[in-house]
Amino acid sequence: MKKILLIEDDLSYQKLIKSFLTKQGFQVFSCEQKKEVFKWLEQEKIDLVITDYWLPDGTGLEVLKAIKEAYPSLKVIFISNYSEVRIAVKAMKVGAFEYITKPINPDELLQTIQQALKTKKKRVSESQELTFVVGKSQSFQKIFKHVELVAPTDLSVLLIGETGTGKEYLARKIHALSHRRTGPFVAVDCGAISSDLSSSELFGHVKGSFTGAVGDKTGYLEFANGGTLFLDEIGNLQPEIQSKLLRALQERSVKKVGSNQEVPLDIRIIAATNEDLENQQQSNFRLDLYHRINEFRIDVPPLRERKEDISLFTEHFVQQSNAQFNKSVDGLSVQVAHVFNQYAWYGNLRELKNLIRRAVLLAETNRITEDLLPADFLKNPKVTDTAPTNSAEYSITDVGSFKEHTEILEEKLIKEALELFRHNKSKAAAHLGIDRKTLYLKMKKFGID
Ligand SMILES: Nc1ncnc2c1ncn2[C@@H]1O[C@H](COP(=O)(O)OP(=O)(O)OP(=O)(O)O)[C@@H](O)[C@H]1O
Repeated sequence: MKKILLIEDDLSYQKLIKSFLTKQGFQVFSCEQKKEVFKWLEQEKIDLVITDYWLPDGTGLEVLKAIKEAYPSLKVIFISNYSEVRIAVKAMKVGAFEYITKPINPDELLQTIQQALKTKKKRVSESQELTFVVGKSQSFQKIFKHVELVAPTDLSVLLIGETGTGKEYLARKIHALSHRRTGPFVAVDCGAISSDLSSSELFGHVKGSFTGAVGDKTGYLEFANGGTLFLDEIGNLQPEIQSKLLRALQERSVKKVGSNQEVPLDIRIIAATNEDLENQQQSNFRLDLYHRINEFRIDVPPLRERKEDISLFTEHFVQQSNAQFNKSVDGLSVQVAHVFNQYAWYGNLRELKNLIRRAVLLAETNRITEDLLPADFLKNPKVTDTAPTNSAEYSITDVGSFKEHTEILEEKLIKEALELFRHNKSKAAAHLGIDRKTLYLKMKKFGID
């Protein structure tokens, strides 16, 4: 029976989640405060932690950081309100497995838990097939061209972009298009490996080299031999590890902790970061290592700067969620498509994917309508622009029937015409080329006063 630790100070919420998960066959331990967490982790062999953000004596983010330091492979699911989605995004950077937003949907929670328990070592895997969507925005098209150009070479690639923009997916694509495609793709989350063990995790160790080294261990670098090593959040590497890594890359060989023997290395490095590594004052990153991994740089822009990609990725995530939940949702209502276009997407593709997954799960018809989005998302949509003032902001590629599109445009045109002619309906009707009666009927239909 899998053991879950639930950290939630709202007792009614805690009780609800606990009883639901117990019914699903989990053994659930719970606490309300940060200071109680480690007592449980030491006492029980916990398989998964679920933590709320606001706790009486601290935050879920602090809990997450402490857990990642002491138990790097323990999965943590982070709960937050939608209005705090930036915090949830930060939690992903610190190493949360996933975030879900309140109000919690039990099915979504269960799905996320099952996924977390299934993926043993989330960030380290052999190369695998993935459905890679090529965005249609100019910036993504350019990125993809660069990916195709650099993939067949052995150049080190540095991917720079906000969390959730698709850096790991791009890294996997580069690997898949390279001559190393049949070799391993090893993804290491440098933010999630503990500082004590990072040397041994990356370079391996020999038996007896330190207390606890009960056998020989192959490190990630050696594990990636013949393939690609993806170093995510590379800015988090300790200075001492940076030097060792630089040496290994220059010498093309690795020495295990406690050994003098050199193991030859044939790996390609792809690194990712969301910080400015060149700015040493800020990042504390070795410039020589920076130049070694930055043989080819790809900047991945945030989703809000390539809005043309939203509809394509939406379609993809809807299909993916349909397959996951056995649903047949075919897209967004025009209103939701419009909200999506305006939203700032600080969690980028990951946030879009999570939102869609939740909506598809809840959908009872074949459309994602506003009522399926978290209330906070609509209340505080983090609109990047003000409300649209012309039809150009609607894209014909937004999902929606012709009638829905037409109605939205009609409503906007009527409002604008009324404003233009200071609510003189005869003039507005004449301007729009319709008669007054039609204008009145349409105003009534759209609730225009
Ligand atoms: N090109 C793509 N095609 C299909 N899905 C994608 C693509 N890029 C990203 N995704 C989806 O978005 C999610 C986030 O992408 P990814 O993990 O690559 O982002 P990231 O920039 O590496 O994030 P982080 O910085 O937090 O590690 C993925 O799990 C995947 O579902």
